[in-house]
Amino acid sequence: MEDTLIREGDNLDITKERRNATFRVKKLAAFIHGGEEIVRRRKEIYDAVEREPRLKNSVPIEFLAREERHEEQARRAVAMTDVATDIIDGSDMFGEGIYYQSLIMGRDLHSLSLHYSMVLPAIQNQADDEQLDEWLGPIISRSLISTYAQTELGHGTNLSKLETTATYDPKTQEFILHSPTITATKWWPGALGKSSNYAIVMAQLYTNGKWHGPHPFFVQLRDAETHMPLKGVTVGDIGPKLGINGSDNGFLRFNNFRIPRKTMFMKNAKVLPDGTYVPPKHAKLGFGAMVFVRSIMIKDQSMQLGSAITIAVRYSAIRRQGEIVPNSGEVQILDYQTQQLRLFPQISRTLAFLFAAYEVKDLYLRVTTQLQEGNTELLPELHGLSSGLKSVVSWETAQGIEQCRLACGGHGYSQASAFPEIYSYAVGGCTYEGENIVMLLQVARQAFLGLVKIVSSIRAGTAKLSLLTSYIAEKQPKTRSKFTCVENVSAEDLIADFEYAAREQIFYAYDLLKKNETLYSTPEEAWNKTGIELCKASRLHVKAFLVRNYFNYVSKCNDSEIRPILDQLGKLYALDGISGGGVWFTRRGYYSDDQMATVRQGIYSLLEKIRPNAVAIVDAFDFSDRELQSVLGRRDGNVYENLLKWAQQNPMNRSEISTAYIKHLKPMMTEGKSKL
Ligand SMILES: CCCCCCCC/C=C\CCCCCCCCC/C=C/C(=O)SCCNC(=O)CCNC(=O)[C@H](O)C(C)(C)COP(=O)(O)OP(=O)(O)OC[C@H]1O[C@@H](n2cnc3c(N)ncnc32)[C@H](O)[C@@H]1OP(=O)(O)O
Ligand SMILES: Cc1cc2nc3c(=O)[nH]c(=O)nc-3n(C[C@H](O)[C@H](O)[C@H](O)COP(=O)(O)OP(=O)(O)OC[C@H]3O[C@@H](n4cnc5c(N)ncnc54)[C@H](O)[C@@H]3O)c2cc1C
Repeated sequence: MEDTLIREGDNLDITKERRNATFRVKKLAAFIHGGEEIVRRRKEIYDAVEREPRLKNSVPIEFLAREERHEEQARRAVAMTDVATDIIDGSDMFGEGIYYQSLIMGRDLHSLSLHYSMVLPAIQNQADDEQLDEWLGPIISRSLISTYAQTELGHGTNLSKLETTATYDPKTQEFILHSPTITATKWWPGALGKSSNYAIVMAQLYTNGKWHGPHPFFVQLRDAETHMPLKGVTVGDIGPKLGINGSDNGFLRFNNFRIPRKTMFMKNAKVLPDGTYVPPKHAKLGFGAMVFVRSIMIKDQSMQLGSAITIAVRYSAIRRQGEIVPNSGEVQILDYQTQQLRLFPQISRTLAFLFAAYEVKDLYLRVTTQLQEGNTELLPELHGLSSGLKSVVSWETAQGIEQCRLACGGHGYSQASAFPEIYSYAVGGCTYEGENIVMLLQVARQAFLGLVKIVSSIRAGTAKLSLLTSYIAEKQPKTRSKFTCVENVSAEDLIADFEYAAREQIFYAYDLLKKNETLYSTPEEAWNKTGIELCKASRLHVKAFLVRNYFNYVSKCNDSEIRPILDQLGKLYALDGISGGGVWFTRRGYYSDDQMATVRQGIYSLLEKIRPNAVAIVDAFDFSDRELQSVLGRRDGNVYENLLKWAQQNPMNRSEISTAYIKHLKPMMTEGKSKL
């Protein structure tokens, strides 16, 4: 990161903001990103990317048509991976990998997205030694391109009902892959349409006449030389989408397509040559690639929200509109209290999500090490944490980005702001890797939180709780929340408030479920009738985790220059949650009306405190103009002249007269004239 972000020629308002900040941006950046060394490495990576001619992003992606965009993203992906090992530590996907990719690929996926984010981790963790020897080399050298083909036209969520079959034929020691219906067509896999010649295919395994559920297979789809689909394979692109249009998400069908026995991933489950099935140690080990993406996407989502809030805060500092005191000049829109309430909680959220991403990364790495030793103990915990965070973080990120866009008025609606790209990319995260509601229900029903199981075991006095769930067993305090005012409230008190709300809802949902079990004829029906309350319980549980984790993380900071900023943002995160959380905090009079009014006063006072540092805080997220790709969010704040330039470089302005005018409008006008 540079010594100072102030330069000659910058917008005067943004320069004043930076001069008036009460702390040094470098210090906060180091804390946020995990240390000075990491910030230094980010700068080193950034400089190396800037120096590399092949990584120059000369084409403004927003002006490209779909096929041009796909081609440009493929060019960038190849260049990015050609030089990757000279620039980054490729084994650090959560840190250097994700940053490096964002510098080059922007908010889009590409021909190699799934190859790196799902296939590589699946092969590393689910292939046996022989398969690893055969597959890892070509994956790393990129002599093949691969994707992850699981979802079908008819089923995405409910994996047990996938229709693609893999039937073992012991005579030839092959599996026969088949798509028996239209709805069995694989649909959505990234880079499947035109780029990939291999895919991990999830198919229902049948051997010796028995069904064993969905299993992964590594399948060649296209000829290595001609890239034509192999006989028995039908494949193509599914068409334009809300976002990620650089990626050729595809469809795929098999017609009795034969593949060798050793294409089934064999580290966990196995099919022996005679067709004997050997089950895995844990039934869900084959779902590991999804767990990896759910884990890594928490950081990705927080960075999307971080870039949106950087743009909105910088723009709000240079935009002057309206007066607060009549005749005293137009103010920066950042001075409006309403603008601050829209924006500053997004800063807090970005940090809360990022600190949670660090936690889930640590857990992922611990689980991977355990699994190498054949130990699956922590897998359910990772499934729960990653599923819950994935749902809450991607939802709040999408809402936060939209608030940032709205806060930028008309210019926020233009592609020049970058909000359409950021939103359409990030919001995909609410759906992929498990639809958010379904993942919340997982948290409630099956995951490590096992909320429902936990409640019954707590009441039976047999609970064995993890660090993250132990608060559920604590007795609800009979007294009120300890909150008196924002100045005096401690992190512990705020955490206790969220735990109160979560506990309250968890027990409420549990009791409702039990009641519904007496009213409906099956447990599944009762579950369905309790779904809304269960999702609320999971959401509050995850929010309690986010608040606790934020303050735990920040407690490591002893620097008197930046600690107050982190405390203000933490309090804002918590109080905004309490004020918006309403009923869960006021149940049984835990928060009184007066306390709630004081919470709101506390928020207003925090907004005032954060205001003078807002630009410097978002500067500390350390986004370069290269990453932001936003005229509104430029570091130098010179927005207006660059908006004009941006519009003028728009291909529609290449000629003064458009073909639309020549072909349609002119004849109409000419005809109109003839009727006068
Ligand atoms: C050099 C270059 C550098 C490049 C670097 C790149 C680095 C990366 C950069 C950026 C990354 C940013 C990220 C962006 C990438 C985006 C790519 C997006 C691609 C999208 C892909 C996809 O969407 S793939 C398809 C995903 N599909 C799903 O997620 C389906 C959702 N459904 C399910 O997961 C399951 O069906 C469901 C969990 C809902 C239910 O499963 P089911 O089999 O029915 O099981 P059930 O009976 O309900 O439960 C039984 C039992 O099992 C437990 N369980 C379930 N799943 C798991 C699991 N995964 N792990 C562990 N345990 C699990 C469950 O809790 C139950 O437990 P018990 O209650 O019995 O104890
Ligand atoms: C951008 C993007 C990229 C993708 N990339 C890939 C990829 O690379 N590979 C791949 O295989 N797939 C991919 N997918 C597919 C994705 O994983 C699925 O779309 C996702 O898992 C949701 O499944 P679905 O589409 O079947 O939704 P559905 O399950 O049909 O969901 C529709 C609605 O039904 C509700 N619902 C469903 N089941 C339940 C339930 N049990 N209880 C309560 N409500 C329920 C959901 O909450 C939702 O509101 C991608 C999708 C997107 C959008």
